[in-house]
Amino acid sequence: MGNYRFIISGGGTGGHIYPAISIADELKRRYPNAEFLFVGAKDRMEMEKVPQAGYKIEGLWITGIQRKLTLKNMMFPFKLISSLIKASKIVTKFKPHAVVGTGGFASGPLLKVASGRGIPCVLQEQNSFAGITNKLLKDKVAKICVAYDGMERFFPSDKIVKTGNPVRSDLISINEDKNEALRFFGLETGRKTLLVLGGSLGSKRINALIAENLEFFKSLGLQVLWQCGKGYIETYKPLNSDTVKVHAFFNDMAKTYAAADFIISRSGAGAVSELCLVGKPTIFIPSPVVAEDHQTKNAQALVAEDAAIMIKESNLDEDFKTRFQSVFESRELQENLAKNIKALALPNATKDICDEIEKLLN
Ligand SMILES: CC(=O)N[C@H]1[C@@H](OP(=O)(O)OP(=O)(O)OC[C@H]2O[C@@H](n3ccc(=O)[nH]c3=O)[C@H](O)[C@@H]2O)O[C@H](CO)[C@@H](O)[C@@H]1O
Repeated sequence: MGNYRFIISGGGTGGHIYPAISIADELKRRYPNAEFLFVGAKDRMEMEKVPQAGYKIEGLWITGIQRKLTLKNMMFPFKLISSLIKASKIVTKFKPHAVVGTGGFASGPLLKVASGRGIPCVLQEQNSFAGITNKLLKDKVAKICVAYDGMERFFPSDKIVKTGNPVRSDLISINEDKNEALRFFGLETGRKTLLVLGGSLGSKRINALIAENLEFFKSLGLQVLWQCGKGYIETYKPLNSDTVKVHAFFNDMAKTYAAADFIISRSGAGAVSELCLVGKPTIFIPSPVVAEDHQTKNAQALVAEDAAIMIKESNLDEDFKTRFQSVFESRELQENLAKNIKALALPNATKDICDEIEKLLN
């Protein structure tokens, strides 16, 4: 029993990939004999991260469509046809019992083909503003697992289930020892540590802010553990020192979170869900260039509960130092932020999503 075959499709950024891996891990826990196949987009980060997590992946030749008339855009119809053909071959060969889409362009052709053949499909939408691929698929799927209220604006209400966002199981309750984590990163155990996260691809503006403020952090006695993003590592690597550790990307987020006393982060949906579980004083700097400004909304939801601080990019020059210092200097504020953010965690999201998938198997 339980020899199920699952296709999980999503990617482009970590925000779509890690939920996909979490769901696969939980399904594997429930059905140890199940087979899994991931389908992502060629050349995107899932082609590296999914095999690292121990799963097979196939890549489709697909990108998003842009508003401008560019060569890339003119190629779109060809990419779409090629992806539909490849998705069709994949589904025919693998014969999945269920398909899960976590957003990102590759999940479009794959779920369109699978749903067209009557295979039960589930979508997982991480944000408070639905992504374009999930909106296109909404009528074809059986269930849509969401993390925010009010998603009836985008999806049929009878298909919506509010589960929260999947978080990798090692981040649900972090067991890493703080001092060991600090030593792992080459940092001092007696010193307070600021963790900087720029989202899965890194953030140009946050990197510039941190580089500008290294002296300021030093004056506060802080050491800095800094994820700058794969595309920025050559620029910021020279800033490495005894008290500043620059990384392109952290593969072990449990250790990374364990090392931190203070966190500065983008407010992508995944980062927010994880930081609620982590429960440490956090300053969000939302990306202003995402659809419907959804990172600001993600962060605002926490600010409204006194669970985090948010500084908009446009106010960084003026406000950053004073607002950072106000958190740094007040033990009471730190304790309140930590307590309030933790209260917003939804640790059962992955289980609840897998319950929905299970219902469709029977
Ligand atoms: C610029 C952009 O389009 N951002 C979107 C993208 O964010 P992004 O791809 O940054 O994703 P999230 O913030 O949702 O999640 C980031 C994930 O990457 C992991 N991580 C991050 C840094 C690191 O060094 N190591 C590591 O493993 C985090 O632990 C987390 O699991 O998808 C999110 C979810 O759809 C959206 O809300 C964001 O608006």
